Amino acid sequence: MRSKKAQAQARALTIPVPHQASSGRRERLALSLNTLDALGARRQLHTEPVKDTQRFWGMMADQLPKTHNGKRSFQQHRGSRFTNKRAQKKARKRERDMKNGSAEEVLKFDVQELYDSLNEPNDAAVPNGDEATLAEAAAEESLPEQGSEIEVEVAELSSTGDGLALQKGSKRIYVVPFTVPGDVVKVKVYRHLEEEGYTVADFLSVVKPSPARDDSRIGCKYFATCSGCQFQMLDYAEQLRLKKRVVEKAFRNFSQLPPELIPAIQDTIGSPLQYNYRTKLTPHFDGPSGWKRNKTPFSKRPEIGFMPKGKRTTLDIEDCPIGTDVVRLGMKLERERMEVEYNKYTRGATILLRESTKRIPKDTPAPAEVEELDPASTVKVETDKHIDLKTCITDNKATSTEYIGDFVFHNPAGSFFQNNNSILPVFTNYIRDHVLLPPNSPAGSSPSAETATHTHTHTHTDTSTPIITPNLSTPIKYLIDAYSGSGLFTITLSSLFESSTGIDIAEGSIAFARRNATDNGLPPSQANFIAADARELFKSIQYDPDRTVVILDPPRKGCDADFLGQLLRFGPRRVVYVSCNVHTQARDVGMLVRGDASEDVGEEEKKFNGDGQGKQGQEKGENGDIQGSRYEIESLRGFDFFPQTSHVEGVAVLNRVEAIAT
Ligand SMILES: C[S@@+](CC[C@H](N)C(=O)[O-])C[C@H]1O[C@@H](n2cnc3c(N)ncnc32)[C@H](O)[C@@H]1O
Repeated sequence: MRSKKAQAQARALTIPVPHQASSGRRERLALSLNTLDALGARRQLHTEPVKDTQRFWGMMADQLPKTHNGKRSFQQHRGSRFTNKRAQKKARKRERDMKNGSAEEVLKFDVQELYDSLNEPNDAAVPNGDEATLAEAAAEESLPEQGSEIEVEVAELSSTGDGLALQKGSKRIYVVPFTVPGDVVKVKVYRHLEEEGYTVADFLSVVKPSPARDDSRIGCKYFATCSGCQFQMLDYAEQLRLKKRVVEKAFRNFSQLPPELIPAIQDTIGSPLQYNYRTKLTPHFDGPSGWKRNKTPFSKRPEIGFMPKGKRTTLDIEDCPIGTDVVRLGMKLERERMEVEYNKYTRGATILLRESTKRIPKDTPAPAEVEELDPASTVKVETDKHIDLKTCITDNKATSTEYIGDFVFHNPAGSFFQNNNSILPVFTNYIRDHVLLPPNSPAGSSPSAETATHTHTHTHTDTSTPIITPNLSTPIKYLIDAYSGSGLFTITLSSLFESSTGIDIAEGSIAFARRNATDNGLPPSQANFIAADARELFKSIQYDPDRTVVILDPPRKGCDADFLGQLLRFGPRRVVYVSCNVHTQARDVGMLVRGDASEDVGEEEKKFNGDGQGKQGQEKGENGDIQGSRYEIESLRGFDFFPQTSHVEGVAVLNRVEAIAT
């Protein structure tokens, strides 16, 4: 009989009971880096993108099994990844669970995946298809007391940057920060999470380092206490490799696409600066104890810094080496100010530290401020062409200025702007190189080389065989910059387009986008900005979709399904999706590739017929022609905007599937 607790746990997670580990599996528990690489390799996606979409969809249609009603089912095809219905159901449940791509969701998924890989599907070992849970399986063994110190070996790295470790002879997974695969470490058991089925532990010390670890690389004395960085002990090339794997896993696990539709992930592009790169930091301090009741001010300077890992307190930090020189200087000055002004505060606050640059060309006479600059608050950076005077802004409402190559961007200091200036020229050049169709595609020439007349049609031949026939020789000449902020993409790319439109919900950012367009010499006819929710975009857009590329750069939670549905109906020729959360990006890209923005991922069968007929229930026009598009992925890769941390910025380039013929 299962206990009530075990039954509740069984309901919480559905994972086959691991039963007897084979000797092979036991070997895997003795984890070496080689073994881990092999595990990674086994899971990696090694498929080349299919260039000829017509051929691809035809091929898919041939390969897909037919359902009872004679239609070919995407889900059934997808099922070939899984050994049986139970595994399929389990995977579907996981995907459904991914809502906002939070660290908790990703960690939960990674724990389950490691658990599965250590207990390979062995149907014979699960009698009568009975299912039990990770929590239940772990409940069968006695777990160490909370607070006790144990030794564990790190088997895997979660995409959250946490090590996933095992104690010898146990199947329980311990989540241990600041560790890498192959490390044997001493940890303090913090909490057994019953429902999630894993244990959170505090890192104490390294017993035997992984070959990948070299602690002499650590550049901050607060590393392994502060929650900000995870990878300082790793070689930078290894950090980039790990981030590539994060992108791979995100698309494998959260896009709901079969491997054939996911191209091999390209290498992560590194940051020119690996320390001293953050142009914005936001240390904070908590209120005096009992501040809500007493409203009495501090009696001494509070601790100012960042959250320690796993605790809701503040770690007093006097310096953060990933900040730029002037941001670090700003941190020092703010702490000095607080030494004097602490008694003005009765509650906690976040301090803004934002770099701002005043650029002075060398071919003009140097203004007095260059001569008179105060080195106590200004950092001077000299290049061949100009002198940059850098200061640190602490007022959210002040204006910060930043240069990317020769482009200048002003921004409300407290609003969003990318935080690593050193990678921005590399990044914006990459987007510039990929925003238009590739040169070898029928329309991959520059807009000025255009000769073809636009003949975008959604032609219908018969009700069962819709054919979308765009004018393939039409070059792209319009840009939509959705979630534009203060105009980063519109402005750096505008010379490629006849007209660009940016949209952002933040009115302040749009006001600055307009100013930035003017300051960079763009007339309003070339760069237009709308302050509105992205869902309003397609109400006013007049661009021809065959000639339009859409850049998406939403916040971490990704795009909403309504907006994606509108995007599919508009059907731009190309989409470049930039994201600071590759998990929600994978979810959204999956929707674009399936041509379905409905959120109910438990109903995949209803959404897609792999026979090239479009999804069931897809909107049709008066003549029965399909009103929505779907996309194929041209390329996927990460950019390392945040070295030493586990974050990765994803860039996905997609093309509309041009013609579907059977
Ligand atoms: C990751 S930032 C990208 C900004 C810009 N592309 C850049 O790189 O500077 C996301 C932007 O989305 C905007 N945003 C958030 N929700 C939005 C919505 N529903 N509609 C339009 N914009 C939104 C935010 O104001 C923010 O500027």
